[in-house]
Amino acid sequence: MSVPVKIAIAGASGRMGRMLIEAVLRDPATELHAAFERAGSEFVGRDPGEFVGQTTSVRITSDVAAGLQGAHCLIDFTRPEATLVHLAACQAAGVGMVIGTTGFEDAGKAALAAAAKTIPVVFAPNMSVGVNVTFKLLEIAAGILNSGYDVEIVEAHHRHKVDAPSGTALRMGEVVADALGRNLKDVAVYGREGVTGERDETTIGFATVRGGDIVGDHVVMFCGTGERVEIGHKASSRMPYALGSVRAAKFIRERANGLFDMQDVLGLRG
Ligand SMILES: NC(=O)C1=CN([C@@H]2O[C@H](COP(=O)(O)OP(=O)(O)OC[C@H]3O[C@@H](n4cnc5c(N)ncnc54)[C@H](O)[C@@H]3O)[C@@H](O)[C@H]2O)C=CC1
Ligand SMILES: O=C(O)C1=N[C@H](C(=O)O)C[C@H](O)C1
Repeated sequence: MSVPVKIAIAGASGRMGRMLIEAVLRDPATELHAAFERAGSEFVGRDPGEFVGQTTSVRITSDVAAGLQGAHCLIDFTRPEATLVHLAACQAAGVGMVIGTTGFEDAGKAALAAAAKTIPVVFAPNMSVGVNVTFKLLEIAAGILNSGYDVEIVEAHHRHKVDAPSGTALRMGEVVADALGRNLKDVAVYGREGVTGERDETTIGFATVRGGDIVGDHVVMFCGTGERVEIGHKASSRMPYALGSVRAAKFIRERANGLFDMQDVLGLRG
């Protein structure tokens, strides 16, 4: 039997961190190698298995450099500023990264690309198979509905989400804009208020809903005259994000370096 993929998890007590701990512990091909939380967190020193009713020999730590020793991969769902600190530690330790954190500025994304020259990195705003298939459906739809259809993207998430629009909605915008030969940075409209004037047909609009415990809903509308096509995805659990991340961790174990996303992991590229 081959050696299990040794996975470290950053943001271990977060909504995604707990889900990842469950996914890693229940997969016989993976091993929970380390679990990280920020210094001062009430969870430092505790067994991450507690989140899923299990006992493990791992203890949550804020010492990322020490915890990465011997790991194959760090899965990070935290905040951009934390991910970039973890990225530097992974580079120093020669450990690959699976990054699900959203809300990066361009400079942060450039730092990820630079690090991927020396370590393998999977960076994707959504790790679920369903959302990644939805990206492909959007590419096909936009290529066909390329004239006479206004594109609007609506996303809804829980009350705790800190970035908007979601990383997934932005990627959906990029996929559609690319298929239409437009640059999202030039055509995106983020919310509307007051006397906005009539809609410019080249724009791609975004609307954001935040409330309760909504896990993640996305819909892209292609609004024509007398008809509307809607392509979307609704998550009712975070487990698909965790399972996709574990799949990505197995994928990067086979690679020395490079920047990948879930389209690469799932073989959907091209
Ligand atoms: N790519 C994907 O498939 C998905 C991405 N996400 C993204 O993952 C990120 C986390 O989401 P949630 O788990 O819901 O958030 P959360 O708030 O529940 O968890 C964040 C975790 O990061 C830790 N953290 C925050 N700042 C830190 C710092 N400076 N140093 C060390 N640790 C720090 C927190 O202590 C916490 O454990 C968000 O950016 C979200 O958009 C969420 C779900 C799916
Ligand atoms: O914060 C979340 O919860 C989610 N974030 C990701 C995003 O910003 O797209 C993915 C998913 O929608 C859940």
